[in-house]
Amino acid sequence: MKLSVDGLLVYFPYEYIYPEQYAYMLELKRALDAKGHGLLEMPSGTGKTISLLSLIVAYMIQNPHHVRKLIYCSRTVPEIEKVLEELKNLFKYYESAQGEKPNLVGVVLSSRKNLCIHPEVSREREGKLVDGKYYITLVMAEKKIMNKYTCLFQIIHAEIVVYSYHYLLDPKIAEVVSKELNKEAVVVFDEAHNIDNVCIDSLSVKITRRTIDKKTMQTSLWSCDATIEDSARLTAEYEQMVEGLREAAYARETDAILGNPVLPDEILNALPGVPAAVHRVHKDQAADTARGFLKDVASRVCIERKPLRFCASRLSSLLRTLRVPDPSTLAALTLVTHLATLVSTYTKGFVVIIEPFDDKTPTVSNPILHFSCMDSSIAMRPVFARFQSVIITSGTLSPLDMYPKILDFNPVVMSSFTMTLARPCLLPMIVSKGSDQVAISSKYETREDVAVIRNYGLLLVEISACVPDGVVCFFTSYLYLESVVASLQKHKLLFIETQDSAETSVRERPRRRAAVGSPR
Ligand SMILES: Nc1ncnc2c1ncn2[C@@H]1O[C@H](COP(=O)(O)OP(=O)(O)OP(=O)(O)O)[C@@H](O)[C@H]1O
Repeated sequence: MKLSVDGLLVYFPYEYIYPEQYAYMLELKRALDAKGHGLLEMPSGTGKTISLLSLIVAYMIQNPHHVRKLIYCSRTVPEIEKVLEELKNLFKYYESAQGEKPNLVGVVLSSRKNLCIHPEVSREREGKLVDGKYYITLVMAEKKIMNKYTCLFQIIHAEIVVYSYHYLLDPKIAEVVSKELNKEAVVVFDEAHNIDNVCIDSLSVKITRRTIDKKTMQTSLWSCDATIEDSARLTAEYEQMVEGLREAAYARETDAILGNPVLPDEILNALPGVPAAVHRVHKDQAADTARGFLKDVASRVCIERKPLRFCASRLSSLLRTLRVPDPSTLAALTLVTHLATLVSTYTKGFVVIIEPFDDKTPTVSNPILHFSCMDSSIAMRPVFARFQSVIITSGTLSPLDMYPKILDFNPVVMSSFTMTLARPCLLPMIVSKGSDQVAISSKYETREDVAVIRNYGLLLVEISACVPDGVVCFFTSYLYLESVVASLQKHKLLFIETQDSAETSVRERPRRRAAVGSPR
């Protein structure tokens, strides 16, 4: 159907539009008109994806100078695939209604782990290993190098880019993939109820004893098998790096690139030429500020703050110069340099926690150092600052007014829509007492109560024993989910969503297959 949303002609690939979808599009259009950010909540399954795509694509076609790009970020690979399906559907509808598809180029990025077609490399479980081996294939096959740059070129020039949050929020990845994206863009963060966690994870580092183990470091350095042909190349690389930092400072001043929270202005202004290494200080369990930790490092191993800041960029520059064939062998060293750069860059919003023991072996000393980001707005700041409109949306964003505070932005629209019940849909039932008449509630104080857990468990077991298909159960937190699931009797196969999005997407596939009964 075609409809007018506040004067904008929108092609919508379904026969009917739900009232909440129309209201959602109206608010979305208001944010785009105002070139501002938005926060939109609408229940799961009400068709947010197609509402977003239809409206933004129509807006781009009719106002090409106002919005030039759509950057659609989602959390897991199945969610990204869903966006692709909806986008194809929309383009098909344009073709059938207008005789041709819209003149817009779309690029969808999945992880290399998912895209890898190499028979051996694709069998690796860990993304990091696939990345390392993929790099080797890149170095060996000239053609694939072309593919990598063609891909980056396409991301910069395509009008629609669909990829994972990490491409924008993780400074290490954003630096490579997203820094030159057009400012006149609409960025959508779909399924954004966990966005603060993604921001925090992307700026946090965990160092275990194994990471800094002498053997790990030595093995990785030997196995990287690098050769330096002549010192002239190293000198040239050094010059290039200093020049690169100067250029980066200029590009930031002129607003040409996406800002990187790991390379703030003070670093770019300093530019000293001191090589650095990182040493770690073993202590008893302690929480410290970044400032205290740096003081400790300076007094024990005599490395000051300034040279530490350049560790990450210097190591990557060195690896390039040495043409290290498989950088994944240096993952531990790279992690330590990230810690050095982060700890010396930020004095606020981060905390250093040193745990003396691993939870699994509480009697064996095995210190773990966590450099944890406590402020999700740090990773979001460059995104809000660069892009014209950033839309944060999900089925549950409550309390709604918490997000502008934790992410530190001023939305021009902030709305929550409820699902209309005009179509056949779920019939809600509210249970307030268990079969033994004990009141059941998910409120925090009663979560550990055995009677409540037992009653919830019995309710679930009874329902799953008589419902012919699957049952979806939501929990108030991951911790609560784990403790309840541990005490359940299992009548059916359980698919549990975890905080790890890669793991969730692996589990999601069989769930979908089971749900639709497809033999794929
Ligand atoms: N107006 C409509 N008429 C018929 N089907 C629709 C309509 N809008 C969306 N759908 C379909 O409903 C399904 C659910 O939509 P979708 O998954 O986009 O919802 P969502 O709000 O994004 O949910 P979630 O928050 O779980 O991602 C999709 O298969 C979609 O194609």
